[in-house]
Amino acid sequence: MGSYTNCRNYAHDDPVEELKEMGSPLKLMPLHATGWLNDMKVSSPTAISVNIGNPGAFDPIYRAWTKKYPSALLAFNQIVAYGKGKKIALFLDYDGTLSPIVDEPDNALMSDQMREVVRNAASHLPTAIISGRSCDKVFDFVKLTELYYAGSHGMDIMGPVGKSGCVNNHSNGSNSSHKQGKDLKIFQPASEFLPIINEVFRLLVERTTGINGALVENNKFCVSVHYRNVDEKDWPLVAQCTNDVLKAYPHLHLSHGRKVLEVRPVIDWNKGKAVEFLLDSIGLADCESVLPIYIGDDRTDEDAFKVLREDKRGFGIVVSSVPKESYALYSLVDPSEVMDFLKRLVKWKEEEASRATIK
Ligand SMILES: O=P(O)(O)OC[C@H]1O[C@H](O[C@H]2O[C@H](CO)[C@@H](O)[C@H](O)[C@H]2O)[C@H](O)[C@@H](O)[C@@H]1O
Repeated sequence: MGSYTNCRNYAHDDPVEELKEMGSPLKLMPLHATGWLNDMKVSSPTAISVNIGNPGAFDPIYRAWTKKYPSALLAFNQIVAYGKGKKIALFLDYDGTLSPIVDEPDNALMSDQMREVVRNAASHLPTAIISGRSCDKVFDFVKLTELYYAGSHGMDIMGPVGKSGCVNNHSNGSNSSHKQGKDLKIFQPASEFLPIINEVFRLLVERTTGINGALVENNKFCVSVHYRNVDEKDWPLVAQCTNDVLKAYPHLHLSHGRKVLEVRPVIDWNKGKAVEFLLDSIGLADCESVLPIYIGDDRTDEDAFKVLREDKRGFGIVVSSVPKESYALYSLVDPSEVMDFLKRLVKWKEEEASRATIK
């Protein structure tokens, strides 16, 4: 790796400093922080329309942004050059990456076409889904048994049995029988928080009942308080109710997602740690021979982008139709571009394999 980090044009030598200035997307909000509302607005920008077929019609601000975060499709040859002779490990966020953002979380279905593309990718490259949703929920959407899954922002990890290195080599690991219909190895570093999370979920449901459009989702080791369908004038009510409930729970913190407040245990664990854990557990921790690529759209994905970037072992691709600061190196506009990128990756992998056979 190494050389690609130089292709970014940061105003600061240290991108971390730049992010701090912009309002780091990685920081968990302290419970009594002022500015929750501001953060709710910042994390919910209005999408601009991007005309891919006609670069001249690009919004100039977006165009400038892609100079800093080049399109992973346009920079495809550069990306595969980094992967030449290496094993690529794929990490995919779910909402906003594999499925488009929709008003109702339960309706965030993945298309059959996307499922086939992910299945195909997983047959060539070790592939994991890393989501804020609970493992069960995200598996219900993805329905592919051959993948690794890390739900609850990486706090609920499970993977297929029988691959080299098992995900339960660590504490808190155990065997579990899951609806995938076979034994799975699981790792749940926040298992002791389960009763608190359930309690807080019930309280948040109770407290937000009167707020039109508010929705509280139980994601096993986290709770999501959605305000996408809440009138903006009532957003302060959502922030207030959440704050009131969390006051009594100093071991829970809050982070921001796309029109959602994410309530999480304060443990030092996130999507970045989950990526490191999975790489380690499945025998892919060697930076020289493995290139991890993480594709995601959310603030919580930044933890994973950051880990890959700082370790110089791989990189992130941020999915966004609006300019935003990120630890990712490349960008894609939306899930349909993610699908195109995965297809190209598979094609490249197949060609690489056939070239190796001919030699
Ligand atoms: O890590 P992810 O897989 O991206 O999950 C993050 C949250 O995604 C879901 O919420 C988001 O998508 C919904 C469906 O498109 C949308 O309605 C909502 O406004 C978004 O925030 C999911 O419902 C949450 O539980 C996840 O934490």
